[in-house]
Amino acid sequence: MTSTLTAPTLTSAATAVSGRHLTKTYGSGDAAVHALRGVSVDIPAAEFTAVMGPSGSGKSTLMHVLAGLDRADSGEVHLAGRPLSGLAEKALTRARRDRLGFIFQQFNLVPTLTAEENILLPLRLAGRRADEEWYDTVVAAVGLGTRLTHRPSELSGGQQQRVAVARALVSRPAVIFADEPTGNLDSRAGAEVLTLLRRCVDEFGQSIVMVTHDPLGAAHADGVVFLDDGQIVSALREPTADGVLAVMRSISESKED
Ligand SMILES: Nc1ncnc2c1ncn2[C@@H]1O[C@H](COP(=O)(O)OP(=O)(O)OP(=O)(O)O)[C@@H](O)[C@H]1O
Repeated sequence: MTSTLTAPTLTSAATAVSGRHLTKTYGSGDAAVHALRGVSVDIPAAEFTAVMGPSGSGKSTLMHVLAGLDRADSGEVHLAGRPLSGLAEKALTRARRDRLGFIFQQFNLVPTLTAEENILLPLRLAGRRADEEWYDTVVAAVGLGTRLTHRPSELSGGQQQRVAVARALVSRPAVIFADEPTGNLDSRAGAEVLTLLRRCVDEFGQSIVMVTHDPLGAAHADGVVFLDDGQIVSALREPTADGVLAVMRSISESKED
């Protein structure tokens, strides 16, 4: 069964990325898994949005579909008002490269390149030059200072993730998608990365979407959407860790009924 459940509107602000009636099924027949069952969501521009939900609820699938890393079976995605779904593969790759930034749990830095080279790599691949003033601003924001000439193996996990944040920021993307960005960090380094993401929104007006399992992490966001079984089941504005925990608890209790 595919039902459509429209997300509660998180805010009246402009929309960075929107999904409408998104469905995605893996496998077929008895083995079919309905990862998205008609998800509609508006991710506000210049805000920090967290996506939460139990394991297997569809968070990564939704993020991948909104980011053009994967295609929905049906439904539409618009990025800054322009259609993303329906683009041919080449145009989709270009849109991802030019208009989106990514931060991954495992950092995904190129081990043979220095921090600076990693930060500038997406621009180089796109044949674009870095705006020097913006590059300096980004590097100052992530606080890597003298570490820019170091390779990833010479950096702590927290420092590597700050390189990844700088790499995502430097092209001024319409949206940065962060998939469990603190999942591989200790709590102190994780908190530093969350504070940095918060600053990117507050100081640079960057739009950020973050998938997380961590209520403390989600509490850094302006809004949280909750997925369960491929549908959006709740949303919070100005979340607290306790508020997020309460929603997560009610989702798991509803399964026990
Ligand atoms: N490539 C795939 N092939 C088959 N099933 C998949 C595939 N990717 C995801 N799924 C299934 O789709 C559902 C949603 O997966 P998804 O990874 O989006 O959930 P999630 O909320 O991100 O989970 P987690 O919190 O554990 O990372 C799950 O039941 C998962 O097993």
